Amino acid sequence: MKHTTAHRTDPSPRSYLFRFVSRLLICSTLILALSVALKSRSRLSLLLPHFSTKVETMAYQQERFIAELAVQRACLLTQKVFFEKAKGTVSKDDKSPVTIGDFGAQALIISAIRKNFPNDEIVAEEEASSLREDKDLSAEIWRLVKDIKLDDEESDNILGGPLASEQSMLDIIDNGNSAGGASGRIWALDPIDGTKGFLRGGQYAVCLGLMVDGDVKVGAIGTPNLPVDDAASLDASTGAQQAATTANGVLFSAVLGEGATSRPLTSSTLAASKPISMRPVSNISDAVFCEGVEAAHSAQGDNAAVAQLLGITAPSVRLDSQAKYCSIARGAGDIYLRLPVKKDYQEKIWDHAAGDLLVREAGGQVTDIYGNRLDFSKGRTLAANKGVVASPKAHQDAVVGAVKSVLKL
Ligand SMILES: Nc1ncnc2c1ncn2[C@@H]1O[C@H](COP(=O)(O)O)[C@@H](OP(=O)(O)O)[C@H]1O
Repeated sequence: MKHTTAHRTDPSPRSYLFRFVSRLLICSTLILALSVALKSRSRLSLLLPHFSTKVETMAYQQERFIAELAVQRACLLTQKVFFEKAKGTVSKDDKSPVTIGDFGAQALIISAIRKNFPNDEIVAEEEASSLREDKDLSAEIWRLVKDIKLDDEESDNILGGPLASEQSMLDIIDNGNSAGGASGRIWALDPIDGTKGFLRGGQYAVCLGLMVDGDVKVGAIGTPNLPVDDAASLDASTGAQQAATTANGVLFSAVLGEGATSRPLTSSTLAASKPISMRPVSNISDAVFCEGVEAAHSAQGDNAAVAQLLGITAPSVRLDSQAKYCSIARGAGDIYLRLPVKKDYQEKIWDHAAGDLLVREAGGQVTDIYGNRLDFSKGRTLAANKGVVASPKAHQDAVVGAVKSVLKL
C-alpha cells in the first residue's frame, strides 16, 4: 500500500513578514471602521433626535419581554385566587383574597425580575412583615404560588421556574422595598391594582413599569377582565357582568419610543401582539372620558364639571385600576381624569408608571392637574404632582385648561 505524506515546509522569514503585515493591516482597518461607525452614530443622533432614542430603546426589548411574561404568569395566580376565593367577597381585611392575590403576584413577578435582572431595584406595594407573623396566611399563599406556572415550560423557565420555598417567597416579597428615586434601574410593581374592582369581579390590573434614572422606559399591564375586543367599552354597572361572560383578558405593553401594543392574555407563551393607538378625536366635545369607580379616589363631581366645560355629553366610563389608561390607549374612551379628592394625597408610582407610558406611546399625553408631566424620580410617590389628566396629545392643553378652570388653579 502506498502512503502519501504531506510535508509542511517551514515558512521563510519573508512569508512571516508578509503574514505579520497583512494581519496588522486587517486589525487597523477594523479599528478604523469601528471608530467611523461610532462617530457617525453620535453625528446622526444630533441630526435625527430619534436616532439615539431608537438605539437606546432597542436595549429594552428583553425587559419588555420579561415584564410581559411575568405579568402574564402573575395573572394566572390572580385569576385562580378570584375563582377559588374571591367570588362573592366584598371585604378587604387582612386575610381577604385580595391580600392573598397581592402577595402571591408580587412574589412571582419579583422572582422573575431577580432571575433576569439581578441588580435592578424594585418598588412594590406590599412588604412581607405581616406575613411572617401570620403563618397560616403565609402557608396559604405559598400553596398557591408554588403551583402557578406557564403551560409552556421553556417560557416558565425563562422566568426562573417555580419559587424554591415558602421562606424564599417571603424574602422575595421584601425585595420590593426600594425607596425609588432619580438614579438607576427601578421597577415599579402593583401586583393587584384596583383591589375593589378585583373583589367585585370588575376591572383590576397587574402593573409593572421599568424606570431608568427616573424616566419610564418599559410598561406592561395585564387586565384579566378586559375584553379582547378593542371596541368593547365597560361601565360600572355592567363591568362585572361583562367581565364574567365575555372577557378573555388583555396584556398591554409599551417601550419608550417603540409604541404600544396589546395581545390576548394566555396561560402559556405570549400571543401575537398588535399595535394600539388612541382614537383620533377632531372635536373634543365628542370625547368619552374614563374615571375611577371609587368616589374616594377621584373627585367625580369635578370630573363631571370638566367634561361639561368641554361640551362632553356622553356619560363617563367608570373602571377600576390602570385599565383606564389601557382603555384610552386602545381607543375605548379618550380622556382619563383623576382629580384629587384629598389635598394631601400623594399618588403612588406603581399606580401610574406603566399606564403613563402606555398612553404616551399610543399618541396621548399624561400630566397632573397643573399640566406638569408625572415625575417618577421623587421616590415611592408622585410627590411633585397632584391628580392625573390623560388625553389625546392635541387636546391636552384644552383639557388641562378646563381642569384648572374648574379647580380654580
Ligand atoms: N385618596 C386617594 N386618592 C387617589 N388614589 C387613591 C386614594 N386612596 C387610594 N388610592 C389608590 O387608588 C388605587 C385604585 O385606583 P382606582 O380607584 O383608579 O382603581 C388604589 O390602588 P390599589 O387598588 O392597588 O390599592 C390606591 O393606591
